[in-house]
Amino acid sequence: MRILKRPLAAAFPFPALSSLAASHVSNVRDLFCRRGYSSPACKKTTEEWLMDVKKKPRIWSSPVGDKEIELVNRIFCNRSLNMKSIVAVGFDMDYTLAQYKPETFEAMAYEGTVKKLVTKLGYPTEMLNWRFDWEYMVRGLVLDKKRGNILKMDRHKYVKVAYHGFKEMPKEDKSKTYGHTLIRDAFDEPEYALLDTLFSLAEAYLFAQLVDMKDNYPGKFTREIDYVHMYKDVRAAVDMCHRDGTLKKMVAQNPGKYINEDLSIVPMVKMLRESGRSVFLVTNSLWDYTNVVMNFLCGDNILEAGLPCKYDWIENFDLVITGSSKPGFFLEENRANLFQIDPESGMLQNTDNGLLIPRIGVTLQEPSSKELKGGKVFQGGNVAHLHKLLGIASSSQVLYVGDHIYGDILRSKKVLGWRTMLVVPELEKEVQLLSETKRTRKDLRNLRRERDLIEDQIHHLNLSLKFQDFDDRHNHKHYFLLKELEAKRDKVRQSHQLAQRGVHEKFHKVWGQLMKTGYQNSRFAHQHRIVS
Ligand SMILES: Nc1nc2c(ncn2[C@@H]2O[C@H](COP(=O)(O)O)[C@@H](O)[C@H]2O)c(=O)[nH]1
Ligand SMILES: [Mg+2]
Repeated sequence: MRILKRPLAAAFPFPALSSLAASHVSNVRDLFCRRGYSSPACKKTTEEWLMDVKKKPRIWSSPVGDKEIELVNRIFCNRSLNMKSIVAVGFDMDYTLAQYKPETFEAMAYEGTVKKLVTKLGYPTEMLNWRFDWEYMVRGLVLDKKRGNILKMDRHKYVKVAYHGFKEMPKEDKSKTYGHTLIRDAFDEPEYALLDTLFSLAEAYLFAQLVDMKDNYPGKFTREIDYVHMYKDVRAAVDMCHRDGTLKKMVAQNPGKYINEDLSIVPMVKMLRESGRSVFLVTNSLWDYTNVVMNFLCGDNILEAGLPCKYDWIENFDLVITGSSKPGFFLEENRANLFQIDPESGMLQNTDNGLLIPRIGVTLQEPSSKELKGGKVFQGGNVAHLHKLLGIASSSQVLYVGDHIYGDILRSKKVLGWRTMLVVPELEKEVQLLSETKRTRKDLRNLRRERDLIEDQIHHLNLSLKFQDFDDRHNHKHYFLLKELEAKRDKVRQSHQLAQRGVHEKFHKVWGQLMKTGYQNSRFAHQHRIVS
């Protein structure tokens, strides 16, 4: 499934209101209680909510009139999900709610990484003049750290496209290196690195540039260094850019330069809450940065130096967990402490399962509305804390939307049983091109069928020649026919290959269609199919 940078809310399906389940209404009542309403107020507010919900037209839940939802705005499902059973909807932040602009954000990560490699790790200074092509690398590729290769494989892990640095590997080299292993290589860490997040596109590009430099100008390096160490250095430098504020400071100064504005987030979150569901945020980003990004996306408050910070955006959420350390967060046995954050000072306070532990000598007052607001923002903890704070009885009542197949989806779904939704912004272009190339792809299928048919005929003819006792005249005729068919097959095969390459190049000049490798589903598509 995927969500676009703009109409995130476009196709959230809601149950028909006439069929609002009693359990759903009771969940809503519980939610109002947790929001601090007294018992009679809870009952009254729930009744009002029910009346209101019945009156309101449901925006986004279905197309207006007979107008279809545009192809690029649709949500795709690998399995069905009955929204009636969902009581809480959670969001990851980075590359989920916040769609970064790779041309500025990833370019900044690239430049920061190069600077660190040159100034801290002694890499050649001329790297400072290198340029980053943010469209070159795509998710789903695999880096072979030892050999300096970048691979695209199909769902069976057959390597179909292979580059050494930026040089396409000749077919023979590719098959010699990856083609003949009986027990298929796992192509996993630590020998390989998977480009499974948009954050890793810059480092992959830099790795390819370094491979090229090492091959062509080995003398440029002041020390003997292999591809594995190059990758390690690049990874460490990228990591440092994320940790030391290189990137976050710049985003905080001008979020609009690095993040796509998305005016549909607030209405979507409001709609979800009005439908009685809790809405939460679980992000690996820490509080200060989360506040910058969420203010940009959900408030009209860009945090300018010297101006007081605003925290209105928090009111759109029932719970905010920052610094969550996903995927570890999803393990119930994870014993990470849950700290409450004071939004204004950013100070962490100890909690006992989310309930503030007063410091010695401090008596806790009845929470004021301000404190209630503050009491929704936490750091760390684990999924059990989240379930408790939101009153979730069963994991299957949670829908979580994220962008990272391993960080956000795999454990939350497989181990925990949350329902999951994966944001794949690349699909916007992919489905558009699929629709534009419909005819060519049909021609391609016909060519493939024609090729298969000829191959069948060749096969039968070969069998006849081998096992049937023909006279010389017949043998000669069959032999002649065989040669004719083989020539025809080669021609069709070549046309098919050319046409297939042509279609793939429309998607991406080097790596082709994201969800396919040749005729098969790509490994990326396959992973999505299994887990999202
Ligand atoms: N230390 C590192 N942090 C990284 C790296 N790549 C991304 N990130 C940071 O992770 C969070 C993602 O947050 P989420 O909302 O998607 O959970 C964000 O703060 C990134 O800056 C890395 O290589 N090293
Ligand atoms: Mg993310």
